[in-house]
Amino acid sequence: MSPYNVKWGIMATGGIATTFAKDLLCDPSTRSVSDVSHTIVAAASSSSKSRAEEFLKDIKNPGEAKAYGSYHELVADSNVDIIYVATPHSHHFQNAMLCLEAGKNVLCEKAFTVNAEQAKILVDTAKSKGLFLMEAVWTRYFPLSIKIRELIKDGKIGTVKRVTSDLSFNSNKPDSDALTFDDSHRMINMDLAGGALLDLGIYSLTWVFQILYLCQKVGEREKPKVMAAMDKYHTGADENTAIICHFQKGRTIGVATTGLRTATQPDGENSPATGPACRIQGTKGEIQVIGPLYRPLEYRVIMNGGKEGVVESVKCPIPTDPNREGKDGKGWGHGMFWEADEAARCLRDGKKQSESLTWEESIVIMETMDEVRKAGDIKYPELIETTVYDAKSSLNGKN
Ligand SMILES: NC(=O)C1=CN([C@@H]2O[C@H](COP(=O)(O)OP(=O)(O)OC[C@H]3O[C@@H](n4cnc5c(N)ncnc54)[C@H](OP(=O)(O)O)[C@@H]3O)[C@@H](O)[C@H]2O)C=CC1
Ligand SMILES: O=C1OC[C@@H](O)[C@H](O)[C@H]1O
Repeated sequence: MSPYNVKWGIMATGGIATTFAKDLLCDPSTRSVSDVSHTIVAAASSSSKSRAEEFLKDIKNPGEAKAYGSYHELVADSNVDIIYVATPHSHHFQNAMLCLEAGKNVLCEKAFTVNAEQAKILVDTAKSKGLFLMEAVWTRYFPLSIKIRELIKDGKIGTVKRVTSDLSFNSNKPDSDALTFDDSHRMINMDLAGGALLDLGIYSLTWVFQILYLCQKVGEREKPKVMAAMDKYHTGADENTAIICHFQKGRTIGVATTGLRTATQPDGENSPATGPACRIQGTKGEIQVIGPLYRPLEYRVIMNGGKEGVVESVKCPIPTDPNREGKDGKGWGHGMFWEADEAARCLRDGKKQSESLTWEESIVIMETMDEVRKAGDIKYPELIETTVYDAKSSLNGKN
């Protein structure tokens, strides 16, 4: 049987659009996938057609693909099955609505939207139009995440009582109170919904939620009570944030932290020297995830007692395609192809949402982040908090 092929359109040409597109172009057999495949048939830049052409050249797209100088032209392309939205958080609601209103399926980068109300509108629109919609939290589709969820459901570490998770970067400018980012950078710019919470905290929350929420029984999932504290940078964006998610009925607690002032792993990514970035603590033992939490490559299972020295360390490297150009001559593979495979399988099977990150869960996570921002008194400008869709919004670029 030939694989089910999905024709992708890429909206925006920045950093993650490039990484994701390169992953789409990896041969699926290099990650032992044979049932789905991907083709990039179009890319759009809000700045110019030539930027979109340059993007297609940079990613070394092997086939014919259309280059568009506006997002409006991309959503009107009848050859596109699904659009990957890779703009800043501030733009997701308007951009994803533009796609859905044009009848396109959507994979939208994290954070899904700026607030929960916007997420609900996206979901209602996808539902009413019969379209597929998914928040692109790639980590959920890593074999490592799937395996850990299986271990939890199988009761390997008993009843989970606590999850702690951190994704923080030390972005301090040396000998200064400032951060390394320019004030206009999307990480700290309020006009682009900057701040640690929406950019990095979403991963800390992902670990809390994929264990304490997703692993609950379907149909009976309990939302957490949320408590939080935030410190702000001079731009108004959060720079140091702590969240407690209390699942009262389930008697479990998640503690998610994120920030731009201290590093989860001061000694470097994927280094176990500073300990795990996530601890999943159960009555019989614990599972530790070595960071960074957005792209973890190793986990450990440590059972109570230690008598038998039960420490199982499992490495989960990301497969690479030797025929695609990577940084170190070993080929390319970042790990974003697994979420693309999930989207393709959903399209093939007529599913409108992913079971590993349902619409409901994306909304509950956005509600959680709304609560956190309320506690920290963080509000973004009306242009990006609005729940009114406007095809002509400046966030959708030129017509
Ligand atoms: N899954 C992951 O691992 C990662 C996810 N992300 C997520 O991806 C999204 C984009 O991040 P990233 O690629 O790093 O950002 P970049 O700044 O590198 O790219 C964003 C792109 O969005 C388009 N854009 C449209 N309007 C604006 C605007 N006003 N300001 C800036 N860019 C604009 C531009 O493309 P054009 O001009 O072509 O329209 C720009 O290149 C965010 O939601 C972020 O959270 C980011 C990094 C990693
Ligand atoms: O999603 C992300 O993961 C990696 C980080 O470096 C980046 O800021 C963030 O957007």
